Amino acid sequence: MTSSTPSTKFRQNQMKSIIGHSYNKLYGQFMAEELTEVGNYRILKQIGEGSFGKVYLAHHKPTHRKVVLKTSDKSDPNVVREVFYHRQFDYLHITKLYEVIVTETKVWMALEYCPGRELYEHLLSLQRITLEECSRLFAQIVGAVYYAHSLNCVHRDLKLENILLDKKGNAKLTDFGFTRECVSRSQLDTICGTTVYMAPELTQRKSYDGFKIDIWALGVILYTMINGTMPFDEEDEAKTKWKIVNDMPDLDGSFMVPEAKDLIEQLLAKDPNDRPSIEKILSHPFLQPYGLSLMEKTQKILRRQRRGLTQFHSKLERKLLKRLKQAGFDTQAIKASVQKRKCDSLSGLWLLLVEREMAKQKQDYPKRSKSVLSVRKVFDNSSATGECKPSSENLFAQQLDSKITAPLNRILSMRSDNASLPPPSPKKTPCDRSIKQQINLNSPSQEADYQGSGSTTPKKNNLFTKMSKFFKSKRLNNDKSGLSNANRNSQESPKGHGTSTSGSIENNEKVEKKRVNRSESLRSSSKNLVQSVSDDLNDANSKNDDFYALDEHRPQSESNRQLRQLKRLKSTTSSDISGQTSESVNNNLRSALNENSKPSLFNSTRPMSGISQHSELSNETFNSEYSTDGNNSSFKVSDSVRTSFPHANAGGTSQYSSGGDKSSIGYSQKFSTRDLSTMSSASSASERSSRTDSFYDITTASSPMVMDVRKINRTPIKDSVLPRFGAQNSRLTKRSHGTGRRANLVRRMHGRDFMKHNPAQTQSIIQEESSSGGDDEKNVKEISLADGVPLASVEDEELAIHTDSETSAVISGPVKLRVDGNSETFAFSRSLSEGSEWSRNLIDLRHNRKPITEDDESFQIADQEDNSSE
Ligand SMILES: Nc1ncnc2c1ncn2[C@@H]1O[C@H](COP(=O)(O)OP(=O)(O)OP(=O)(O)O)[C@@H](O)[C@H]1O
Repeated sequence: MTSSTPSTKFRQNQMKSIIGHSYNKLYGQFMAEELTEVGNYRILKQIGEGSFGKVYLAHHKPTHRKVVLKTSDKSDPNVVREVFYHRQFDYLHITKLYEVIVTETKVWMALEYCPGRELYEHLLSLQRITLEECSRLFAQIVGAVYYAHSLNCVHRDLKLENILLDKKGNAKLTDFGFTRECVSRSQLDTICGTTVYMAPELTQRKSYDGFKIDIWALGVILYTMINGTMPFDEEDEAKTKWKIVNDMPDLDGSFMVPEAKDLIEQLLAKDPNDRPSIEKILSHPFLQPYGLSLMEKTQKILRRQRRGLTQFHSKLERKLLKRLKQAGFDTQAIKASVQKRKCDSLSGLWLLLVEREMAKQKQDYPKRSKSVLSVRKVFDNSSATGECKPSSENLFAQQLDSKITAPLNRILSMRSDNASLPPPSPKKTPCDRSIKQQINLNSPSQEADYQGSGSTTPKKNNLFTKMSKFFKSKRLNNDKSGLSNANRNSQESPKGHGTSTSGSIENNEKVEKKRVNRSESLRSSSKNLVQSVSDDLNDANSKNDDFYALDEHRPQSESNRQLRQLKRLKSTTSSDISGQTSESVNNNLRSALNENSKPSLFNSTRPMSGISQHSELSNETFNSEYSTDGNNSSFKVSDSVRTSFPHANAGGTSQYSSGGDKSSIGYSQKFSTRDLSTMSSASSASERSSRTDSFYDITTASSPMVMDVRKINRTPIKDSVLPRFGAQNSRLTKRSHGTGRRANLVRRMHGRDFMKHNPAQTQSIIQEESSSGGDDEKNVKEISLADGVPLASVEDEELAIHTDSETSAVISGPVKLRVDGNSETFAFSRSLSEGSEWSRNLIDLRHNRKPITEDDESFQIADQEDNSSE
């Protein structure tokens, strides 16, 4: 029998406390309401809120990349549509969809993180975007639309809120909740979008060409970007619609330039047939040089994607595959997953790994790719774009042309020293003059450089002189050393040929030494050369930037006016398309307009997009069917971010209502900037056609339980088997967004103090014009052609349904979901990696090692590493 000494007792107590602590921690994890991890992602914080769920910044644990996790309630019929289309898109100006995780009640989309916020917010903060930035960003947006249209998909919800900015300030199109393919039907009936962005044919509830309504929305976007106000935005929704159909916006604002005016006029043509093709838009002078180069790039991307050359072909990808294979990964499974765009954890891992490797590569070779390649590109483009248009006398043409030509002229002027190049034309264009004037303004010393474009005198700072000098001197050195070697050889060979080994060793050493010296000098000179090239380019760019900064100067009072108008834009909303005919709308509006033809400054509420079904969207329509979320959902990320909105009464401030029992002003303020989007349905006939049009049949992720939530309007009946959208009770089929867009609006308005202006105008629409009731089947077939994959197979295998990654253990009982007629078992879980901590602590204790605590440095370092994903 062993006597227990105080020290062993102490140790035993210590062990007990460690076990107790670990046990409690695990228990806490089991019971916690907030979810900290989903699949391979660790949730960092909430960054936004959509109509049907929240948006979080998260961290992909295997690759340490930051992503956005967008949650959607499964009851959102658009979530399937969104995933279905979004995963087809792989384009530089469309947010990437890496992975989709489906849990009991939610769909989690892992998306590319765009830290630069919405273009809408960007515009709001700047009041107005410079013409140069407008041209660049708008070309990128059109590029994204061009890509989607080339895949026969129309977006149908193009608006500033659905364009995000990445960390480099590039535009990324997002939110494909209303997207559909247009191969099968050239004319669509579903009325969708946000009123202020709607084309006349939509507001008039006519059948429409999906491509053409996107073009119209582009016109609205461009107008707003340039002017800081929306083209059609009246206090009264009906007035807005009337104006869309009958009026032309003011295109003679102080910020407008003829090129932009011309493009907007074309885009906002009332007759859809008069609107330009997307190629024509990209070729428009206002978008140059960005438009044409993006069109070329996009066509190249499309060609490669059609030939299946985009994945696993680059050196980097092949290397990565090899490494993964060596590490024991099933690379065939990864390939299959990526190629089929399954959006499961394997493709998520692959896409993020490739991104990480590419980022690493860029970090490793930033100079080389920047300086050498950009110089080359400038020269390549120079012949095409380098000349100023003598005829362009307007401000914008001068700005754009000079933007292109300023650095080019400078470089070309350097180039002109080379005899091999043709001398530039001595004739001075207005553009030349303007550049010179600007350069005088910025830096008097630059004048000489620009004069040099027509002169033959070599400049000191000349890039080409430097380059040619450099190569000349190298050639001379080589010649000399070659000559001396030859001489030496010729001198040495007679006497030493094959005889003096020591001499030849000596010679070899000398030659080697020389070679080393030469390569060293070569390295240092090329370093200098690259440095001077990049200095030159930076110089030219900074001068150019100064030049464009001049455009920014304008009276403060004007800026304020713009800001106020833009705020109005933010608060303006579309209301529903009621059952009125376009004729009656017009009649009513004519009189309304006569009464009050001046639009008020603070108009109404914020524009929203939506799908609505045919009949009126009454206040009732938006009673929240989803307000039960808090009760049903197994997922709550945090109490602090729990959905909570001011309850709206029927005739009161908002047509949206939430559960009503939760309210949090603090939260409202925090996320007051959330965008809005709505969807509503009413009539069963239109619902049927909408079901097909909206891909509602692809409800792989929906359980019957969810359908019932919709049917019984807040009270779920679990054993109902009524299909989604199949209910004949119009009231039941009305969709609302009490916890989503409508409530967001309330919150947003609240935060911005916009509520008082016109809080009742809050709806926006997709409204289904009921086509024939028997359309469903036909539409389903048509839809199945969307990406060349039969619908059945899409349902069977392509939607990624996985509840947890390999790295996590399952802790809850399995949940049955009905997937396309088959029952499949799923489970959701949390990572339990921390659960084994106690055993490690015990081992440490047994071996007299210091137990690791969370305060330990090692933990902190690991955490830091985890957080520095990019
Ligand atoms: N990829 C992303 N990167 C950064 N922020 C994002 C990203 N996606 C969404 N967000 C943020 O979350 C907000 C809501 O996202 P989003 O608009 O896509 O949701 P939604 O449900 O489609 O909303 P709605 O339909 O009402 O427009 C955005 O306004 C944006 O601030």
